[in-house]
Amino acid sequence: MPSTVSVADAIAIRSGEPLIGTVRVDGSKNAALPLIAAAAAVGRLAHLGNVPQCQDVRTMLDLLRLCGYSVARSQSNPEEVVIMPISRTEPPADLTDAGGIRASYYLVPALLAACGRARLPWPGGCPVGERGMDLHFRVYEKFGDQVLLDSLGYQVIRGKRRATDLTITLPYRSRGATVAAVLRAVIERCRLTVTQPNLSPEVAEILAFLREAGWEASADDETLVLVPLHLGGDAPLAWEVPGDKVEAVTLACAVAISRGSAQIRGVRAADVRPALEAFAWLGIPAHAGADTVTVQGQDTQLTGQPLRAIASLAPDGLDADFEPPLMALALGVPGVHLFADAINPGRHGNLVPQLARLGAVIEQLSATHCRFAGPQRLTGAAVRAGDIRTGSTLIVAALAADGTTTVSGLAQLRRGHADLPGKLRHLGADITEEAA
Ligand SMILES: CC(=O)N[C@H]1[C@@H](OP(=O)(O)OP(=O)(O)OC[C@H]2O[C@@H](n3ccc(=O)[nH]c3=O)[C@H](O)[C@@H]2O)O[C@H](CO)[C@@H](O)[C@@H]1O
Ligand SMILES: C=C(OP(=O)(O)O)C(=O)O
Repeated sequence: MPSTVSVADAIAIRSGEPLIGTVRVDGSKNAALPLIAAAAAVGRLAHLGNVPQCQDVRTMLDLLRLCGYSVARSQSNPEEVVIMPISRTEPPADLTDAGGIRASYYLVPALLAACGRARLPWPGGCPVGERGMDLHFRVYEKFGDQVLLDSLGYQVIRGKRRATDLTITLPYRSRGATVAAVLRAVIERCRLTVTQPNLSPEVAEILAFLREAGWEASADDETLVLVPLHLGGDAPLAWEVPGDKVEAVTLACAVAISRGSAQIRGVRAADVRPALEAFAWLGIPAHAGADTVTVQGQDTQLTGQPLRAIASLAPDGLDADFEPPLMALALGVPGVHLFADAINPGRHGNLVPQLARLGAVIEQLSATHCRFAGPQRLTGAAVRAGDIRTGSTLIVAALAADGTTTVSGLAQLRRGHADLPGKLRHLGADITEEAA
């Protein structure tokens, strides 16, 4: 597989032959980011494998260095990262780059452990509308911390009272706030119960990592429980970042839209189940084995059933980041389809107008809900990636659009994928780089 990371600002995609072959996904950005922060919070030497080389992960590792951690990428295998415990007791002076990623909020507990305070700019990441942090602040206040806000960012000051057993009830299943509560309990070394936790694979991965680090961690639909068990050890920890479920689903949509046939390796079946249920509903053969998704687009027998793809924080709900590539796929499929993402309320505002440039006719019922009738024939045009998933979805749509599509704004795409165009090229897609 080509490993060169494209630096062009735009790519040209010419639709054509069905995608065929075998490709391996990178490690998951959205699992790696909290795992990196968890490794820092645990305060032990940690070897993380399968760490993706996308921009947001690079930024996170750079931030960790600024926080005083020693962070090394293996020369022979750049996907292997070693994180050494902190040497700093003064808060870092400048964490401006934390404003470039959403996941910088995960660094708060590690900074509280080391310096007693964390001052960070408001998080950035995908410009997909207002995304709050009020639940994170409620979590820290529950632990007795003081939270100060200003126009530039927020500061959390560790409370003097030491908690031993806390229960936090979340009003809804925020992934970020669930991980914040868990990592805050880790540095407190206290027992924690979270009711209405987020139970996404990314949260389950943090719990599994913490079990390795000596915690008892369990979760069911209602409650997450974390109990310090054997925390005395300081042996190095080793953990593999799981394969990127969103990259896998995006590639699966690309293969299906081209009526191709491919194996997508390196992803767990359970992590992609809600998306593959949508494939089955539409009549596109795709199944997941132990670590491989197989798509047999040439055997597609469209059912004509309308797809409802509603992003959800519920256990086993449709991950918000699955919704955009499924939209590209459903545009070519008969039925009147309903799509919604109220979790990232600005996503449709980025994506739908760009799909319209390719000729898609999509009725925006609201800022977060839309409906359209398929099948629709798209035509190549110049489009722009306003966020990671808009970028990847436009590439998928382009594979079924007549002629050539140019996708610009690739810096967004590269925040979440080290080289998605390279993976598609490996399956036979005609994608070339365009000069900026
Ligand atoms: C880096 C990362 O992993 N990003 C993911 C994370 O984003 P994000 O951090 O936004 O996700 P959360 O699950 O924490 O938040 C869910 C919703 O609640 C809102 N909210 C959350 C916390 C809070 O204190 N106040 C508040 O208003 C968010 O703006 C969002 O609308 O989960 C989303 C799905 O859940 C994914 O689509 C994002 O890719
Ligand atoms: C929304 C996303 O990322 P972030 O929350 O980091 O902006 C994403 O991964 O699609």
